[in-house]
Order: sequence, then structure tokens, then C-alpha cells
Amino acid sequence: MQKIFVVGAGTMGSGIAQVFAENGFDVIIRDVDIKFVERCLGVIENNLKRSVEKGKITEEEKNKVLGRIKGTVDINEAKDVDFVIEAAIENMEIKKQIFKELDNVCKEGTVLATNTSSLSITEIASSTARPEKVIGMHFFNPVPVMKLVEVIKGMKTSEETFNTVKELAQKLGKTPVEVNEAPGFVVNRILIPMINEAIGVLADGVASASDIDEAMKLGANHPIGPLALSDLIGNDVVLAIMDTLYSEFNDSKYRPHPLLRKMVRAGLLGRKTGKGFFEYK
Ligand SMILES: CC(=O)CC(=O)SCCNC(=O)CCNC(=O)[C@H](O)C(C)(C)COP(=O)(O)OP(=O)(O)OC[C@H]1O[C@@H](n2cnc3c(N)ncnc32)[C@H](O)[C@@H]1OP(=O)(O)O
Ligand SMILES: NC(=O)C1=CN([C@@H]2O[C@H](COP(=O)(O)OP(=O)(O)OC[C@H]3O[C@@H](n4cnc5c(N)ncnc54)[C@H](O)[C@@H]3O)[C@@H](O)[C@H]2O)C=CC1
Repeated sequence: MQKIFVVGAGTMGSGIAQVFAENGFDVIIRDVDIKFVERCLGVIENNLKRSVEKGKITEEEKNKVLGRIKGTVDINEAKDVDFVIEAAIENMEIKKQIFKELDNVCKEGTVLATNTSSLSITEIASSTARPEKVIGMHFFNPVPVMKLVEVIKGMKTSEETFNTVKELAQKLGKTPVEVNEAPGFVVNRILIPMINEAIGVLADGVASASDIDEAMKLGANHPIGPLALSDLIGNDVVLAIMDTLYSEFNDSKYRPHPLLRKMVRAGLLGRKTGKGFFEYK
């Protein structure tokens, strides 16, 4: 396996493309507009520049990694790749449309993986004629730093596909865990309701945003507080995950907090828009 196609050049797609290229794979990254692709290539270049400055890689290595990544807006460029990972927005209809197109364009044997953070792999797979080759490969943000990959089996995912993706995660220096499909998988089913609760604590006026985060950093030993983490993930992504947990389980304990929805409506998405619970320059 050598040629990788990444769909979606946002927060996750850029990190995924970087990690594959750092590990010697040839990567094509696709978004709907060339300006998103260019922004993503700029983010990767800046990350690698920082690694050169820190003495972790040489200038030559940086250029080699960058040379392995190509941007496009054309999904037909997926026609001869060995593996696809989709990291477009967290929306079932959009993902199904993308998988339908990929199924038509890609070679018969190509595995189609999704980086969805909560949606049903089985439903995404149902939009293709190769459900046994569709799987969840869930990276964590920031991808170059976080070690975990959840490898999620849909109802029809084959063992062969599972083993391929597990080995692929190991080749990238990541630690895979095996997960049977369920809304939010393992990490997000636990983590995102905690973030939602922190938003409730803020809305109730129990403490300020910075004190809530300070409390969870010092009181629970979290590397960053839940509100800063929501800003890092993207408040729109956090809302999408809560909406999925709520609608799939039909259980009020997963109700997205109205303040979260209001923030998303206001475009206060976190780091990617410069403002969320905190401000970013
Ligand atoms: C929503 C989902 O579906 C699933 C998810 O992803 S949930 C989110 C999961 N992620 C987390 O929980 C992250 C929690 N936060 C952390 O672990 C840390 O805050 C952090 C690793 C992000 C940053 O660490 P920090 O100590 O606060 O900051 P900083 O010193 O700047 O960074 C530590 C290292 O990470 C690197 N780093 C930070 N952000 C990075 C990025 N976006 N890309 C590449 N490298 C990055 C830094 O370069 C630095 O590297 P060195 O140690 O080699 O110098
Ligand atoms: N943000 C996070 O911390 C994490 C997100 N995820 C998941 O990864 C996926 C991507 O999330 P982010 O990178 O945060 O989102 P993002 O909003 O940063 O980027 C999504 C990108 O997909 C593009 N896109 C939309 N439709 C497309 C299409 N048809 N073809 C190609 N590109 C398309 C958008 O233009 C945008 O650039 C989502 O499924 C999300 O749930 C998974 C792990 C962590």
C-alpha cells in the first residue's frame, strides 16, 4: 500500500495527510475548493518548519515530506489509490454522497475508511457496493501528536479490512484499539458529554470559563481544560457528536446544551474561527 487519498482538508485531513507523508506514503488531499487545499498545505508546511527549527527533522526531510503531498479538487484522482480516508464535515448525507462517488471512482480492492467521530459506519457503508471494505479509522486531534486510532467495524466490515487498517495505524506509529460500531465509539461517548457538562457549568454561572478549565487541569490532571478542548476540536464538531449521541440513543442524558448550539450559530467555533470559549490570534 503506497498511495493514499484524503478527502477533506480541514483540521483532521491536514494532520492525517501530514502523518501519512511523514511515514513515506504518497498522499493526494482533496477538498471542494482549492483555497481550502492551499490553506491545508500551508498548515502542514508550517508544522514541518517548526520541526526543523526544533531540530527534529532536517530541511531535506521536510522537503521530501512536502514533495509526497499533492492537493486537488478532483475526486477522479482517487482512481488508482490503494486506500482512502475521508475527513470531510460530520454530516451523514455528505459522507454518504462522498462514499458513493468514491465507490464509483476507486479500484475494486481499495479500502474506504472514514474518520467520522460518531456516525454509523454501517450506514456510510450502505451507500457503496463494497460494505466489507468500509471501516472507521478514527484519529485524534492534533493528529501528529495523539497516539490513538480507534479502528471501528461496521456490521459488514470484513476481518481482512480490519487487519489492514490495524496494521496501517501501526505503520504510522499509532496505537490502534478495536471498536465495534456504536454512536460516538469509545472516546467520544465519554469525552464529549463531559465537555457538554462543562458548557452547562459555564451557562449556570458556576464559574468562569478559565476557572472551569483551571479546575479540570489541576483537579483531574487533564492536559487542557474541557472548554479549551472544545475550541480545539471545533464547537461545531462537538455539537454534531452530541446531536448524534442524542438522536441515536434517544436518551436525554446526551442533550446538547443550548449554549453550545447558540455558539455554533454565532460562528464561535473555536480555534478555527479565532474565537470560541476563548480567543485565539
Ligand atoms: C473529536 C474527536 O473525534 C476526537 C478527538 O480528537 S478528541 C480530542 C483529543 N485531543 C486531546 O484530548 C488533546 C488534549 N490536549 C493535549 O494533549 C495538549 O494540550 C496538546 C498535545 C494538544 C498540546 O500540548 P501542550 O503541552 O499544551 O502545548 P505544546 O507545548 O505547544 O505542544 C506539545 C507538543 O505537541 C506539538 N503540537 C501541538 N499542537 C500540534 C499540532 N496541531 N500539530 C502538530 N504538533 C502539535 C507541539 O509542537 C509540541 O511538540 P514538542 O513537545 O515536540 O515540542
Ligand atoms: N476536529 C476534531 O477534533 C476531530 C474531528 N473528527 C472528524 O473528522 C472529520 C473532519 O473534521 P474536521 O477536520 O474537524 O472538520 P473541518 O471543518 O476542519 O474540515 C472539514 C473539511 O471538509 C471539507 N469538505 C466538505 N465537504 C467535502 C467534500 N464533499 N469533499 C471534500 N471535502 C469536503 C470542508 O470544506 C472542510 O475543509 C469529521 O467527520 C469530524 O467529526 C475526528 C476526530 C477529531
